[in-house]
Amino acid sequence: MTPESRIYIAGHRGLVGSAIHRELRRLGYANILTRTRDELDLLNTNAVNDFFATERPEYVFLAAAKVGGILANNTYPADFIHDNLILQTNIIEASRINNVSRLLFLGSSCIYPKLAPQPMPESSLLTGPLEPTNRPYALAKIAGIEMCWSYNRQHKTKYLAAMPTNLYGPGDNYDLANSHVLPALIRKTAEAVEKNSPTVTVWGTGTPRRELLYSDDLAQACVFLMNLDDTRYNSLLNETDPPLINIGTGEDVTIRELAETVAEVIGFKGDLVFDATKPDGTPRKLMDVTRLHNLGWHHTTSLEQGIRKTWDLIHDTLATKA
Ligand SMILES: NC(=O)C1=CN([C@@H]2O[C@H](COP(=O)(O)OP(=O)(O)OC[C@H]3O[C@@H](n4cnc5c(N)ncnc54)[C@H](OP(=O)(O)O)[C@@H]3O)[C@@H](O)[C@H]2O)C=CC1
Ligand SMILES: C[C@H]1O[C@H](OP(=O)(O)OP(=O)(O)OC[C@H]2O[C@@H](n3cnc4c(=O)[nH]c(N)nc43)[C@H](O)[C@@H]2O)[C@@H](O)[C@@H](O)C1=O
Repeated sequence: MTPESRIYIAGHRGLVGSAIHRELRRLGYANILTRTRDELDLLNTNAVNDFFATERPEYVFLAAAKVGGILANNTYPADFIHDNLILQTNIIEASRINNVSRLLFLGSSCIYPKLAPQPMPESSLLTGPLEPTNRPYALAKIAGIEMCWSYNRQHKTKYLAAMPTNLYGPGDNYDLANSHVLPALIRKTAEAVEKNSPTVTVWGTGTPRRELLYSDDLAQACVFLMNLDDTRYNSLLNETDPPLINIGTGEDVTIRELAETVAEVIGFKGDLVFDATKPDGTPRKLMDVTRLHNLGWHHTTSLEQGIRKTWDLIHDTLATKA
């Protein structure tokens, strides 16, 4: 990308899209294209085609999606498969029609089998059954990877699929029913401190392990990938393997350890209570990040630093919601 490139961020108000937006502005890119959902509903094929034909983006970050935590995925499976299949198809096809130079499609670590070897290399794709709580979402994301790969083969496009691990940061969804674990724990713990409550309830058994990456680190990785020189970028796009790259830290913690770190950061001194009626989901999903490390990218924010940064940035807003 050059400073003048026309760069479209789909989903620029979300956790990931807003972090990519901040990173591109920090780096001085002058032609960043964004549209809110009200301005452009990505489920509307004609509207997406019109937008691409008019604005002619050269680079696309596909960070729009129907996203949610374990309960949201389990409660609204139809929305998760429907919205993701349609919006990603609309953007990928409009990118082809309008000769987008590079597109980065964001998937998720849940594309890998529930019992994949740990850490999970990119070659684990489609080697075993998926975790049932997010199978519809995962299948939509797998279809997106297959679409990037097929378009690259048939249409000679340069579409790359990045699979981030679980993410967190400012601008996350803090709704207790639909959010992911870390924003939920931050909010529950903050409310417990505020109300002087002796306990925080953590879903599931606390034994599943999760790897978490701070959203600004992810944004840096996305821009790094988009800016790879042709030789290294093309090495990720060969005909025999899906154009896939994991993004993560290569380190994970149990949900109990995560809840304890949040308690430490926020200053909660009470007890954690585990609600085993809620699903645990995948027992472990640690990314193998060898491919990314070999290209020269490493995360910089530790989990505790990231939680502290997030807490510092959001606690005032959260207090007004409590
Ligand atoms: N959060 C996480 O832990 C992880 C996320 N990812 C991936 O990263 C990407 C971004 O996720 P994240 O930022 O967390 O999600 P968010 O829910 O925070 O953001 C998604 C964005 O997509 C937009 N969007 C959704 N549907 C439409 C639509 N029909 N028309 C226009 N805009 C739409 C939303 O708009 P609006 O603001 O109006 O709702 C929002 O801005 C996704 O592909 C996800 O799979 C991968 C791994 C983990
Ligand atoms: C990013 C990823 O996110 C989802 O998969 P997930 O990792 O299972 O999601 P999660 O963050 O919601 O939960 C992680 C773990 O944490 C436990 N947990 C404890 N207490 C709370 C809690 O209060 N809220 C939530 N949500 N989880 C809690 C919870 O029971 C589980 O064991 C999918 O959308 C998937 O499709 C996807 O891509």
